[in-house]
Amino acid sequence: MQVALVGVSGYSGMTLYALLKQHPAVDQINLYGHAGSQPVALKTVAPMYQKETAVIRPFDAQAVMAQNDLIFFATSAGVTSQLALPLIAENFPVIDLSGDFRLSNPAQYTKWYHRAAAPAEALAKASYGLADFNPTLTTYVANPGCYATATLLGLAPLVQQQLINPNSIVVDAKSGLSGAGKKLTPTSQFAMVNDNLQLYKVNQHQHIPEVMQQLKKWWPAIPAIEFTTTLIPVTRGIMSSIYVKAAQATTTATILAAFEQVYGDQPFVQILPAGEMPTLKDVIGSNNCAIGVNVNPVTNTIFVVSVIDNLMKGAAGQAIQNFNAYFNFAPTTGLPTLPVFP
Ligand SMILES: NC(=O)C1=CN([C@@H]2O[C@H](COP(=O)(O)OP(=O)(O)OC[C@H]3O[C@@H](n4cnc5c(N)ncnc54)[C@H](OP(=O)(O)O)[C@@H]3O)[C@@H](O)[C@H]2O)C=CC1
Ligand SMILES: CC(=O)N[C@@H](CCC(=O)OP(=O)(O)O)C(=O)O
Repeated sequence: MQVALVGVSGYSGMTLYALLKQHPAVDQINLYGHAGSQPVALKTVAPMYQKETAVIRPFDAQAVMAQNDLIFFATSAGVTSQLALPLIAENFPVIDLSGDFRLSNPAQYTKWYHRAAAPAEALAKASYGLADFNPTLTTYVANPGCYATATLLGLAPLVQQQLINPNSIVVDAKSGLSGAGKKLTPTSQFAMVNDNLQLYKVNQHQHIPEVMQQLKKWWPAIPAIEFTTTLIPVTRGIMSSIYVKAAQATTTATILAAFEQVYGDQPFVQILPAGEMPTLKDVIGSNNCAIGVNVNPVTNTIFVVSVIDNLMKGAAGQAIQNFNAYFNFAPTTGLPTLPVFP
């Protein structure tokens, strides 16, 4: 099988390239860059790939469709809403790591991403690929966002089984710097990131509507969530700390049983035993999500901690999971289920 990849010079594109290289069903990876650009050797934009002979060619929708079975876009927001339209028109298979096709309502995209949305008829063809819930995939798969993935996996059993007060969800999520991509900004300079914590996009994060869209599908009674994001001084990793009020008095054992019921058969979701809480290093380098649960009977609060590697489960790893599901390969094909530890 031949697959196309746009955005190999970015952080999630590089991660995806490495995963595709060792995927047993992938015979060739064809790389594409900016439309109208000159072909360039991969090793010149990514010096760690000196032994790779691949060349990044200018994006051309017709060439992509002629040469490949599927295309991955690991491109910045606003790119696929432009570049993918000819592929969508031909129902050519796409897995899009960006947020451009995750929100089904174009007005919501414009509001939260501060740019024009893809045309409504193109958006209508996309499916939201929250891979651990085995969604029905269309030819256009919108790969979920990193914070949204960690948060939704941490909330799903509580929401699906209506174990909580729907008006009480508070999420305190933290991310390593690679979540922001390779571009340098004033807040991503070493002196700002090192020895520091930075809250950002308070009540304005683009993953708020993405999480809400899915939560409402599971339980329409969820009115809103409190959701904050903090940049922490690590390279990879997301920790989503979730606080919710229990619908009725409960125990850690009862809530853990609900999580086991949902995730027991899922190869990538690890529910830790009572008394254990996950660390980022439990998942870094793997496609796993690790979840810890604790119930405080004094405050009637259920506390859930969900951790992922933002470039794996939060981006490239989940994209491969969706690729496997789309072509009916075994779920773990080409994906690491053990972290790089320590
Ligand atoms: N980093 C993460 O943890 C996660 C990222 N995502 C999403 O995945 C996407 C990629 O993120 P990330 O890897 O961090 O971003 P980077 O900024 O690191 O990389 C962006 C890539 O997109 C390419 N690109 C930008 N514009 C175009 C264009 N018009 N045509 C072709 N290629 C283009 C860039 O190429 P060039 O350098 O040549 O411009 C670069 O290769 C984003 O939409 C992001 O929101 C989703 C989940 C997690
Ligand atoms: C640390 C950091 O800056 N992380 C990014 C996550 C990027 C992402 O996943 O955004 P999309 O929805 O565009 O895919 C952020 O918070 O915006």
